[in-house]
Amino acid sequence: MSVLVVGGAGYVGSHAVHQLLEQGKQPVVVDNLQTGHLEALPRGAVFYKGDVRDRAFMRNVFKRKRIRQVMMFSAHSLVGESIENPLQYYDNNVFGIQVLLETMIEANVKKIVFSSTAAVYREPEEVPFTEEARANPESPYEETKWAIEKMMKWCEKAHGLRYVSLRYFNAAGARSGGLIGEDHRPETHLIPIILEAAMGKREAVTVFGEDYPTADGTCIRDYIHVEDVIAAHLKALNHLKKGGHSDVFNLGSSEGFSIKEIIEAARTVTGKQITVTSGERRAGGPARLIVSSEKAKKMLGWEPKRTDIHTIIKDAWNWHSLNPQGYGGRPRMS
Ligand SMILES: NC(=O)c1ccc[n+]([C@@H]2O[C@H](COP(=O)([O-])OP(=O)(O)OC[C@H]3O[C@@H](n4cnc5c(N)ncnc54)[C@H](O)[C@@H]3O)[C@@H](O)[C@H]2O)c1
Ligand SMILES: O=c1ccn([C@@H]2O[C@H](COP(=O)(O)OP(=O)(O)O[C@H]3O[C@H](CO)[C@@H](O)[C@H](O)[C@H]3O)[C@@H](O)[C@H]2O)c(=O)[nH]1
Repeated sequence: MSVLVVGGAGYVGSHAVHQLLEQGKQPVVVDNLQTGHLEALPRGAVFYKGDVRDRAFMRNVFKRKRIRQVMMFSAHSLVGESIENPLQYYDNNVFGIQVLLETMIEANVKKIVFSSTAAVYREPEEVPFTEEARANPESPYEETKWAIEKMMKWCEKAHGLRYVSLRYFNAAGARSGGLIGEDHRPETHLIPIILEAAMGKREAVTVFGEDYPTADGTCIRDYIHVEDVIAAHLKALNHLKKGGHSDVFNLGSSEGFSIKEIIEAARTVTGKQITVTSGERRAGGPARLIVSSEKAKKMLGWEPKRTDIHTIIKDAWNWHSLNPQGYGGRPRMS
C-alpha cells in the first residue's frame, strides 16, 4: 500500500518515511527540497522532486502510483518569518494543501493526516490544555494551519474526505542510530541551537527573554520526540483506514520545560560547557505552552515512549555528533 508523504524529505517527514518502510508500507515522497534533504531518504522510498502547488505534477504522481493515504508535512513554519511575509505563508501552506486536496479528490484518495500546530491555541489560562481550548492564532503561520483544518472539514462535507489533524509543539530528538535528524538552515529551534553551542559551532545560546511569569523567568514549552510524533501519525492513518471519523488531536508530553531547564539538561547529556547570553523576547512567544494528549491516547491508542527530556536530547546529540555538518556532503543512504 502506497502512502504519499508530502514534505517527506524534511525533519519530521523523513522520520515518517523511515517508520512507514519499517511497517512494510510503501512511502511515495513529494518534496521540492526547499528545506528538505535528499540524503534523509532511504533507498526504499520512491521520490518525486516537485512542488505540491504544481497541479500537473501532482496529477501525474497520483496517476503513476496507487496511493491510498496521504501524510501532509510540507509548509513554511517559522512564526516570525510569517509575520514579515504573510502572503508567502498563505501561498505555500494554504494554496499548497488546496492543490493537494483537489488532486486527491480527483484521484479518489480520501484519507489524509495533517501536521498542524498546538500554537493555534495561543496561551490558554489552564495548562495542560485539551482540544476544547479556544483557538486563537496570533501569527499568519498559525492562522494558515487553522484555515487548513477548516478547509479539510468543508471537504469532508462536500467530497467525503476523511482527515486527522495533529496539533503538536516542539518536535525534537532524532531516530536512534543517528542516520537522520534535524538540519534546518538557518536553525531556529532551541534544542539543535543548544547542541551546536555544545559542539563549538556557535559561541553561545541566546535566551529570548528572562522576564516571563515563570519560575525562572524563561519560556516553558512542551517538547515531544519526533519518533513519538510519527508513531501518532501512523496510528492516525490506521484510524482512518479502519473507517474512523475525522478528528483533531493534541500531541505532547503533558510536561513543560523552561529554556534554562533544557540548557541544564543538555549540559548533563553532553558533558560540554554551554555558554548562555541574554536576549530580548522573541515575537509571538507566549510564556507557557503545554498540551494534554489524553484524547489521542484514548482514541488512537497512542502512547509516547521517549518522554524523558534527557532521552530526547541524547538522541538529538547522537545525530549532531555523528553528523557535525548535518546532511552536507553526506551520500544518499542505501
Ligand atoms: N518541527 C516542529 O517542531 C513542528 C511543530 C509543530 C508542527 N510542525 C509542522 O510539521 C511540518 C514539518 O515540519 P519540519 O520541522 O519537518 O519542517 P521542514 O522544513 O524540515 O520540512 C518541510 C518539508 O516540506 C518541503 N516543502 C516545503 N514546501 C513545499 C512545497 N511547496 N512543495 C513540496 N515540498 C515542500 C521542504 O522541502 C521540507 O522537506 C510542518 O508543516 C510544520 O508546520 C513542526
Ligand atoms: O536561540 C533560541 C531559540 C529559541 N529560544 C526559545 O526557546 C523556546 C522554543 O523555541 P523553538 O524551538 O524555536 O520552538 P517554538 O518557537 O516554540 O516553535 C515550535 O513550536 C511551534 C508550535 O507548534 C511550531 O509551530 C513551530 O514550527 C516550532 O518551531 C521559545 O521560547 C524560544 O523563544 C531561545 O530562547 N533561543
